Parts: sequence; structure tokens; C-alpha cells
Amino acid sequence: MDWTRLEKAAQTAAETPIIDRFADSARAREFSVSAGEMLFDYSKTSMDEKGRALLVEMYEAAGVPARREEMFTGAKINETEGRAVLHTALRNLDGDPVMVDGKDVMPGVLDTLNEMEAFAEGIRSGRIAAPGGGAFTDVVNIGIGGSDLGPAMATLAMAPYHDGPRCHYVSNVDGAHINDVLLGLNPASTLVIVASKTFTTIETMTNAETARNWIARAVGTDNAGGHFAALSTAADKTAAFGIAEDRVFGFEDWVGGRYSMWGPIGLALMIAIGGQAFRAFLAGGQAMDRHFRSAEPLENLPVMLALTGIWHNQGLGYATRAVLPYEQRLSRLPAYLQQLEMESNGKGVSMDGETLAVHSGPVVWGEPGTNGQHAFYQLIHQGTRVVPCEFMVGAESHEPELAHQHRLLISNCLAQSEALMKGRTLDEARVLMEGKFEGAELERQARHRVFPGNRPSTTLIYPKLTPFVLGQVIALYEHRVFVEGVMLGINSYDQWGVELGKELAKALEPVVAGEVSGEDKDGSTRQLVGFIRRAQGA
Ligand SMILES: O=P(O)(O)OC[C@H]1O[C@H](O)[C@H](O)[C@@H](O)[C@@H]1O
Repeated sequence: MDWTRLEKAAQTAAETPIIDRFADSARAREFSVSAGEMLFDYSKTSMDEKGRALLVEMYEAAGVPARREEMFTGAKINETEGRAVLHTALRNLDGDPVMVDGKDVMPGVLDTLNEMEAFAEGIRSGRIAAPGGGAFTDVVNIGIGGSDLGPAMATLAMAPYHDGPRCHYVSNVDGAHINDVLLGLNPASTLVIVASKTFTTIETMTNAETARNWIARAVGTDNAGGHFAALSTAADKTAAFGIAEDRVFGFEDWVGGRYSMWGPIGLALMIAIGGQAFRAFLAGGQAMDRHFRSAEPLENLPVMLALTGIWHNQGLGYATRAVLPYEQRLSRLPAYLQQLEMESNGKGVSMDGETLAVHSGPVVWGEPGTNGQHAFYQLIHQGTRVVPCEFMVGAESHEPELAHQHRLLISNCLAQSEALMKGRTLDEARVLMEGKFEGAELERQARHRVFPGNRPSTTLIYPKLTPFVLGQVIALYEHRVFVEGVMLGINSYDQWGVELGKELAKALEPVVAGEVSGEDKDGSTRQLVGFIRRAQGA
């Protein structure tokens, strides 16, 4: 990969102010791409035709199209774990064969989907009732990371379609989390879903134990099992926990945790919105898969989203990107994308173990607009670092009676990208302040009101945040991560970087408990443990 060539091309292109590019009346159209009814406009960036051609050349040279076929057809592209990467099979609703180790995985995927649906509809209708009688009123999903963020994000996003029992999510090992969630619930009518791919994650297993005690105290140990279901790849461990086989929805190791909401990990979402809406969500993902697999690079939305990301991060050195949904119901999307993007592409070595020649994936962060405007946009507009912004907004809302609010929302979204690009010159700021100040004070006041402008942003517009559109958006971001990962030459599907902390936490627990001295620890760690133990009166 000729990263130096990209850096030079990007720096040269960035010398032209973004706004000047609109002298070409075709700029907006030519630097936009659509998939279905969704439009991605990347014209408010410094990317020019030459730079884009280079990016496409690099995309081809990295072998992305061939790798993409390998992913869709079940090759073991997660090389460090020797696994296929087949979350796309979970939304392959037509059941076209997908082979792993010579076996078609689709019959199993579709059977599990049907079983999940039968269970979810049973819970929704009350046909599957609590052991003491009566329908379940509340569902508590206990999981963390990929076993939490997807369904939790989507349950919020799909509020207008939520007609099933209330759904709650507990992830943190901090006892405050489960305590506060359970506080308002009636154990006799609560279903607990233990969601863990491995069924070994300490946070989840600890919370599951707490929930089991809470249920058992109220309904008796014998009845507790009827309040549980499990989502996991580890059938032996779910059985050992005491969850009946017909309450376990399994999946295979070729589904990564952060890619797993399309299958059993999406059960709580399915209970919330029903099987039909959940299938519409899958269909949205499947539509994006087809688009990604067949469209030429310049017509390919995930590819262009990825190439814009590479342009900003590896080309121009912008270390972060902000995801700014103008959609309150996507309030957890930035957190979801943090795991998806940073756990996938935050790697320092390439697939073959060599140190990366360029920076890995960027820091991803964000909040919904307009909230962020009243908080951190100050830095985005006037700070010394450039933060490429990814805006997204629906043309329509679910609240037709509040159309004026939606107009305000859209106007704010579009105004922000316009303001970032245009900025405000010193002359303009001076004119604004004339009459209020004069002389040196006018000069000083004006300078504070200058916006450098020329700050890049992209905007994704979709018709309305339906289950289908949510599926498209999530699959879009998954494929963007894939393309960026292949171009960087890394394995986007392992996560060794989370292991060390887990190991050390395990070793520290007896030190914190005072059972082990901790003499081998560094001075800082010893000091912190000592302080905590004294504060606890130990
Ligand atoms: O689903 P689980 O096996 O409980 O894993 C939950 C999460 O924890 C791990 O540490 C990984 O970093 C995540 O990728 C994963 O989603």
C-alpha cells in the first residue's frame, strides 16, 4: 500500500477550500452515492477526483473485492482465530447455501430464527407465561459488549415499533446497574435473558447469578428456571447454569460478538418489536449486503463511506471521527459503533504480525444532534483539531403531529455541515461586531467570532428510521469496517486487546479483598489498593 502517495494526494487536495469545489455544479451529485432510498453525500470533504481514483486503486490493490467474496462464502478470514466471518448469513433470508467446512449453515440459521420467533411471539402473546401464571411484563437482557450494545441500541431506535413487554438491559459488573434495573420490577413477571457468546464473561455471569437469586427468592428455586432463557454458542455452559435446552438459542463461532445482533443476541429486540419487524430489520441488512457485494466502488455506499474514512484518517491524519445522528432514538448508536469500529480496527499489527505502516482505525465518538451542538460542537467548529463529522438524519419522523420539530431538527443538521464548511472570516466577524465595539476591542472581539471553516463532514439521509432502514444502516457500518480493515491489512474480527485487562483484574480481586498481599504489584497499584482498603475500613 502506497500510503505516502495517499498522504500527498490528500494534502494537495486539502489545499483547495472545500467550498470552492462547489464552483463545479456537479460536485454534490458526483460526490454522493445511494443505496436503495438512502443517500450518502461526501461532497463536503476535500476529496477530489484524483484522490478518489487513488483510493479506488488502493481498494483494488488491497484485494477488497476478492476478500469480500471470501467473507460472504464462509472462508476463514478471521485468521488468528481460524474462523469464518458470517454475520451476513444471519440475514440471508432466502437461505441460499453458505458453506463452512463443507456444510451448508443456512438450514440451521433459519431453524434458529424460527425457534426464536416462536419463543418471542409466545412471550409477547402470553402463551409462554411465567411459571406462576400470567404473561411476562418485563424482559431483562443480561450481557455486555456485543451481547448488549446491539439489542440495547436497537430497542431504543425502534421505540415506535415496540409493542411487546418492556425491555431492560444490564451490562455493567457494577452492582448499581442490576440493582437499579431490578428495583422497579416484579420478579414474578420478569423474564431474564442471559446473553453471552462464550458464557464465561465475568460481568454477565456475575449479574446472571444475582438475577437468579433475585428470582429464586421471590418464586422459589424450582420455579426460577421458567424465568430464564440463554443466548450463547456454549450449550454445555448454559446447561450447567441450569437453563433448559428449549430456552437456549445457539449460534456458531463464525458470528463475532459485535456482529451478533442479527441472530439470537437480538432476541430481546425481537420480543420488543415482534418477529415480523425483526425480519424487516434483517431484510434491511440483507439489502445492504447485496448492494455491497455487487455495486461498483463509486456506486457502492459502504465502499465510499470506508474510502472517506481512509481519506480522513490515514490520508489527512485526523485521529477521530464524530458520528452525529440527528435522531434521538439513535442515542446509543455512537456507543454501538465504538465497539464495532474500535474493537474491529483498533489493531497495531497486520494480519501477518507486522507492525502497521499507518495508523489503525480512528477514535469514534458522538452524541445525537441537536444535543451535541450545545455541548462539544464548540471544539468541532473552533478547536485546533479537525474532526470529520458524520451526520445522519431521516427525511421523515414518526411524529407527523410534530412536523415543525422535525423541520427544526433537519435544519440544524444541514446548518451544521454548512457552517463547518463555510466558517466565518475575520471581515465578516468584524461587520457583525461593528456598532457594539470599536478600535482594538472590536478587533479582539471579532477574532473570537471567527470560524476557520473548511471542516469536512458527510451526511447520510434515509427516508425514515424503520426496522428495514436500521438494518441497512448497521450493515452499512459493518461493511465500512470490513473495507477499512482489509485496506489496512488487519484482522477486523479478533479482539486480543481486551484480554490483558481481564487477566489482571482476575489476579487483583484477591488483592482488593485483602487475601493476597499484592507485593509484586507496582507502587501506584499498591497505593490505590491501600487507599481503597483503608477507605473501606479494612
Ligand atoms: O458475549 P460474550 O462472550 O459474553 O462477550 C461479550 C464481550 O466481551 C469480550 O470481552 C469482547 O471484547 C467483546 O467482543 C464481547 O462482545
